[in-house]
Amino acid sequence: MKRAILALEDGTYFVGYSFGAEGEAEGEVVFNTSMTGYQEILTDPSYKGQIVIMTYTQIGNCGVNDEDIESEKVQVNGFVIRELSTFYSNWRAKKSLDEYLKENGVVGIQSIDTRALVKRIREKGVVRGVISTKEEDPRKLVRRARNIKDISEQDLVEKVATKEVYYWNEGDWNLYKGYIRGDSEKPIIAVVDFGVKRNILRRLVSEGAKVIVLPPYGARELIRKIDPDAILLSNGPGDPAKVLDGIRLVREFMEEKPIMGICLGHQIIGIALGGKTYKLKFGHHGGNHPVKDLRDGHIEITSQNHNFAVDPESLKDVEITHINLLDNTLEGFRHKYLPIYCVQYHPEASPGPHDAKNIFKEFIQLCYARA
Ligand SMILES: NC(=O)CC[C@H](N)C(=O)O
Repeated sequence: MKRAILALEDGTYFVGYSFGAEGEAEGEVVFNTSMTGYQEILTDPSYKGQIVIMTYTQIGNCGVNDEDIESEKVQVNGFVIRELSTFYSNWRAKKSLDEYLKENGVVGIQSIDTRALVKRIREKGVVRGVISTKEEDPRKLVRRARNIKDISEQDLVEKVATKEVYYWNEGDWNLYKGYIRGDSEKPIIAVVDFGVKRNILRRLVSEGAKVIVLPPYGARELIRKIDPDAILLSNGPGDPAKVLDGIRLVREFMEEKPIMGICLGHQIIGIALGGKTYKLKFGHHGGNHPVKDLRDGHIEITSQNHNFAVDPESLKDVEITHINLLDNTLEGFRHKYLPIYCVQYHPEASPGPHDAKNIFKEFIQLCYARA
């Protein structure tokens, strides 16, 4: 096995073994606490610009299949794990995780003390890091990590968003039939793609929407032309304050159409309404975040993946609908007078619990209520 090094900007480094592609990867290092779902995590475009550590100790045991994908390719910059399973077994598996990362040209490192690494990030906060299978001198890699462009200085949405307009008709996955097709004509939901996870599109189709996906650049003109019943702003990578097209779009349509936002979409809505975003110490990335719905007090266990958050104190004319019970951060709000509705967590799950999936139904009902 080939040696690999992960070096962090704070001077710490870990020596392990390479898996997946050989070479180098740079990025903001974040940890994900989900026990399952590595394929969905790898293909989530919101991770563009980031190296992901899995806290669960053995990864790769169910291989990689053709269905559990959230976009067309692996999106993480690099992947860090404790132990790669030596074999895989699942009725849907087509290949190993190692082969999948090699095919996608993504560098992985294994056999390092992920617990020590994660404890460090929890104490110090987000760090930049480099994985290399080429450079033997960790000090050089530490210096390189210090020079990586901050996530807030990069245009990551541009790297993952669609350039084309397309219709989407794949719905939820069924154990016996695979992905179900949708054939609804109404309501039409325009999804502005900042790096959309496919399960958001699938959930909308399964709740009976006709889904059209738009590139973020030029989406305003397209929405004028298509005249959809509602707009959904997707998740996506990087700093929401950089997504000026999205912020302008909300301001232009907020008095005209129902708008829903998920994760980056929620943050963009917050900024468009005059609010402020800030960076969390080490973010929320996992499948066990308890969120309280303040409207009726019930609690949902949610899937999450974000480093930025909206400051609730900075918002006016909104009702706070959801909060995170682990750290009291804002998880969702709706506008008091306009049909604007957004959540920071991932109601589409994938991976993670499906407790919050009915939010898509509520959104579609909102479209009909206005029709
Ligand atoms: N999943 C997302 O949409 C992430 C939003 C944003 N990039 C963040 O890190 O907070």
